[in-house]
Amino acid sequence: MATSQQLEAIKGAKVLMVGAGGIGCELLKSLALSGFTDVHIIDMDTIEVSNLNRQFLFRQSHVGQSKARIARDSVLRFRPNMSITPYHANVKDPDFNVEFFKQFNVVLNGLDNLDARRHVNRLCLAADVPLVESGTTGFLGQVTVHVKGKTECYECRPKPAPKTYPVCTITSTPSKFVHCIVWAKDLLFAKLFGDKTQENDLNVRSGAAASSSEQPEDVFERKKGEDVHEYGRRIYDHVFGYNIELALSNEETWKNRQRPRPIYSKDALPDQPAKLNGNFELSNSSDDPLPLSAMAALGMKNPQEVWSLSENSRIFLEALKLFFEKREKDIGNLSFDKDDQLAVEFVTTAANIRASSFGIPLHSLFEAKGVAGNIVHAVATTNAIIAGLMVLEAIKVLQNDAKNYRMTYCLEHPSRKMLLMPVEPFEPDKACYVCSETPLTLEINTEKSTLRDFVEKIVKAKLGMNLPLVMNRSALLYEVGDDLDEDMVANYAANIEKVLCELPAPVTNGTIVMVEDLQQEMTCNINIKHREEFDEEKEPDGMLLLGWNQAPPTEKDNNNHVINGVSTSAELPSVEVVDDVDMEISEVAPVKKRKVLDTPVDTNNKKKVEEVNDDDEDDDVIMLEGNNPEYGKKRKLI
Ligand SMILES: Nc1ncnc2c1ncn2[C@@H]1O[C@H](COP(=O)(O)OP(=O)(O)OP(=O)(O)O)[C@@H](O)[C@H]1O
Ligand SMILES: [Zn+2]
Repeated sequence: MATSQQLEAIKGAKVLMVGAGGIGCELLKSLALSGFTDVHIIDMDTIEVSNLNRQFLFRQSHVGQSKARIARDSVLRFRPNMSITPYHANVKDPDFNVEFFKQFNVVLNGLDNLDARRHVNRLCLAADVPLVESGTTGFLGQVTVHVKGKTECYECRPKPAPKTYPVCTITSTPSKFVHCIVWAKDLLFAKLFGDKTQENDLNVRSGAAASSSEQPEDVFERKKGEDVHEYGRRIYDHVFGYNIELALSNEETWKNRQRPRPIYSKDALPDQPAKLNGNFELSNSSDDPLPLSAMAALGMKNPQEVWSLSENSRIFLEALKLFFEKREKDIGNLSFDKDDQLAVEFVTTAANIRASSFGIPLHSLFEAKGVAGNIVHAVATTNAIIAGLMVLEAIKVLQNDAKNYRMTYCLEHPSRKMLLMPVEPFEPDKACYVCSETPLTLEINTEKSTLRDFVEKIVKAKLGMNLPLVMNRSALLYEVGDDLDEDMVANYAANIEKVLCELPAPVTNGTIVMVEDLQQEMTCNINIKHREEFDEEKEPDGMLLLGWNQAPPTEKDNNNHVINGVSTSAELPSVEVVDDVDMEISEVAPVKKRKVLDTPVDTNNKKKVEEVNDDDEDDDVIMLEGNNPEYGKKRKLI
C-alpha cells in the first residue's frame, strides 16, 4: 500500500514516457493503476502484428496505427479520468527540446536502442529532470535511476560495443555460421539491393574484367535487357564460384585452414534450366495479402527445416528474381530488415550456400533469422517486472528519496533466492564527458582527414550528437539547422569537404575544438593530437578518440553483427554476474567487484551501504562492473 505522501507525490506528478512498446505498455498500465494522472507518451512507431503477443494494450484491429495513441485509448477505457497525451513522433525531433523536457517531474524510458537512450539522457541532464531507464532481453532486465549530480548518468558507464568482425574473416575466411550471415546481410544483400554509393568489400570484378586494364565493370549491375534468371545465375556463379576460386588462388591463406569449395549453379542445380527456378504465380500474385515469399512460391512451408544446398540455391535464385520482378522500386534503398520475409529468405539461403562452401553446418530459416535479426525472444513477464520496478523508482524520485534509489537487475535464475538484485546507484563519474563535461582527446591525421570525417565518425557516431555545431576558438566551422542563411549553408558545405589543417581556422596539433549540440544543450571540448598512421584493422575510422569508452563487444554470437561499424540495437546492462549457479548477464570488462547481500527489493529499504574488503567470502554474489576506477569500491547492502 502506498503511504499518503507517496499518493500525494503520484497525484501531483507530470510524467513523460518514451517508448510504448513491450516495456511501455506494461509501464503505462502500472502508472495508471498506481494513481498517476498526467502522463505524456512519445513513440514513433505503429503497431505490428508481431507486437500483439506481449504489447497487450494493442489488438489486431490496431495494426498500422500509432502505438502512443492506441496505448492512450486503451488505458483511458479503464482510467477515463487520466490525462494521457500521445505524440506519434521520434524523441529526437527538435520539438522535444530542453524546454519541453523541463515541464516533467520524471522521465521514464522504455526504449530499444542506445541512440535514443543517449539522446534522452542528455535532455534530462540539460533540463535537470530525473530519468528512470530500463531495458530487457529475454529473462534479463534492469532498471536504473539517473538524477543529475546525485547518481551516474546513463552514459557514465561504457556500454558493450556491438560485436564486430574483421573484414577478412567475413570476406575470405569465415569459420562460423554468423560470419556467413554477416557476409550475406551486410555485403551481398547491401550490394544488390542497398544504397549503390556505399562502400562494399565484395569483389566486383569478374574473371574477364579482372584481366583487362579497362575500367572494371561492376558484375553486380544487371545489364540492360538481361534476363532476370540469367542475371541470378551470373550473380550466383560470381559470388559462390568465381570469388571462391579467386580466394583459393592465394595459397598463403589456406596453409592452416580448410580450403573452401567453389559452388556453381550448374552443380548445385544440375537438372534445372535457368528459367525453372520457381513459379511465383502460384502464391505471389500481386493482390495476394501474404508477404512476398520465395519459399512459398517453391512450395516450401517449414521455416524450421534445414534445407539442402540445392533447396537453398533454388530459394536464393527465386528470392533474387522476386526482388527484381516484384520489388524493383525498392532496389537501391533497402537495408536488411528482419521483418521483411523475402530479405530473410535471401540472406538465409545466401549464408547457407556460403556455409556449404566453407564446410560450416547449414541452418534453418528460423535460426538464421534469429542470428541475422539479433533476435532474443521477448518475455512479457520480464517487461512487467521491469515496468513495476520503474514505477517504484519513479515514486522515490518524486519524493526526492535519494538514499533509497536502487538500480535493480532482473536475473534469469534466482541467486541465493533472489531473482531481483538491487544495488545502490553510483555517483556521477567525474571523467564522464556527458555529465561532467570532461574534455576528450582525438588522435587524427589533420593533414588527411576532412571535417566531414570528423563530424560523421566522431561527433555523430561516437558522441551521439544530433544537431552538431563545431567551433575552433571563435570561428564557427560547421553547424546544422533549419534557420541558416544561404551564405552560411554555402560556407559550411565548403568547409565540410576540407582537410582539417586547411580549414579557415586550421585544426592542427594542439587545437581545442569545441563541439556542441544545440538540441541536447551539450558541449564537449576535444583536444586534437596530430598522428600520421593508423592501423586499418584496429582503428578502421583512421582516428582514435581517447576518454570515450566503449566496453568490449559482447561475445554471444547472436548479438549485433557489424563489420567494423556501429549498430544501434538494444543493449543489456554493462554488468556481468558471476555466481555458483550458472547465470548469464551480458558481459563487459571484468574489473571490479561489488557485493550484494540476500536483500530482496524493498522500496522502504532504510539499510545503509558500507565498504567491504576485497577478500570477502566467496559465496556472496559478485558483480563485475565496468572498467572505471570509480567503480572499484566494493559495497555491501546490509
Ligand atoms: N527515437 C525514438 N523515438 C520514439 N520512440 C522510439 C524511438 N526509438 C525507439 N522507440 C520506440 O521504443 C519502443 C521499444 O519497444 P520494444 O523494445 O518493445 O520494440 P518493438 O519495436 O515494439 O518490438 P520488437 O523490436 O521486438 O519488434 C518501440 O515502440 C519504438 O517505436
Ligand atoms: Zn555521466
